[in-house]
Amino acid sequence: MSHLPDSGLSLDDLRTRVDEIDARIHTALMERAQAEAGIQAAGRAAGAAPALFQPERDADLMRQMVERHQGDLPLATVEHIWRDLICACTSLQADTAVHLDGSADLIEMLDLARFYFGFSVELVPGSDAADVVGAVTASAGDLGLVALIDRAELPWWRGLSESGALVRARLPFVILDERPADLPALVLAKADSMIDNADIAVYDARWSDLLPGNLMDEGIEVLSFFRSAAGVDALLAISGELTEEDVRAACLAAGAAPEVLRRVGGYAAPIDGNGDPDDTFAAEDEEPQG
Ligand SMILES: O=C(O)C(=O)C[C@]1(C(=O)O)C=C[C@@H](O)C=C1
Repeated sequence: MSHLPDSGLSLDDLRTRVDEIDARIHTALMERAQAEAGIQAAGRAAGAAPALFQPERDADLMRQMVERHQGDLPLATVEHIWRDLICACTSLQADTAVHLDGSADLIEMLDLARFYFGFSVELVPGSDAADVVGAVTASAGDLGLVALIDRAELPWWRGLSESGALVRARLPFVILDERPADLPALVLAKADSMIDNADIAVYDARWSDLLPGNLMDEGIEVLSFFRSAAGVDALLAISGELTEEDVRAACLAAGAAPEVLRRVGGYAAPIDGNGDPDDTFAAEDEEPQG
């Protein structure tokens, strides 16, 4: 058997090595599933419902992964394996469906849903974003996936509320120059106690006037907006450290006096997977004019 140039090992030796690594990975996966079942059992013993989706914890796991990652293996491959693993483990504890925004491109939406929620979770097509909000609100603990488009066809975020569905994550979470499943989207879930910890807060804001072009100068990103004869509905993202009064003041400084300003969720700041893991995502597009 000839020796392969790079490693100095024979093909048989290399295959033996791969077999050993696979066995270690498999053992580690089974151990992880047991540890995860332990977490869920401890939660139940403390009176908590099985936690199937914990965006802040998920974000923490992904940040650690980005920091650890090196070598040629695409980071997105590792991210996807972990997402599938987490969702497969949590699906053992309870059935959680993900409701999909049917107004988005179907292939892109399916790619995104399978990338982040794996193949253990049931996907339920909805007709549009408002339908997804209704389905999540009516469910016991389902998630919703809504495509983020600059100019929305309807102000679907009006249906979000503290007693129903809220924005809980923004996807893609790891920003990479070239990545699969890159449809910009929001994950909706029922409200829980961790909502106030999010890095970025999301607000439903309404003006009877135009949407000012300089909101970004005040640190406000317009995630999506809807124009009608009555004015503008905007879904805004801003630092989670600010109070509602601070957010109102920032809107006023940009030249907008919101008639409605409601907190409708939050999310962990996406990570830049191309460079410094501490860098967070900054919106690169120009502010839309209302
Ligand atoms: O850390 C927890 O609290 C867990 O429930 C574990 C776990 C995981 O599998 O890593 C499960 C689901 C959450 O989305 C995040 C973390």
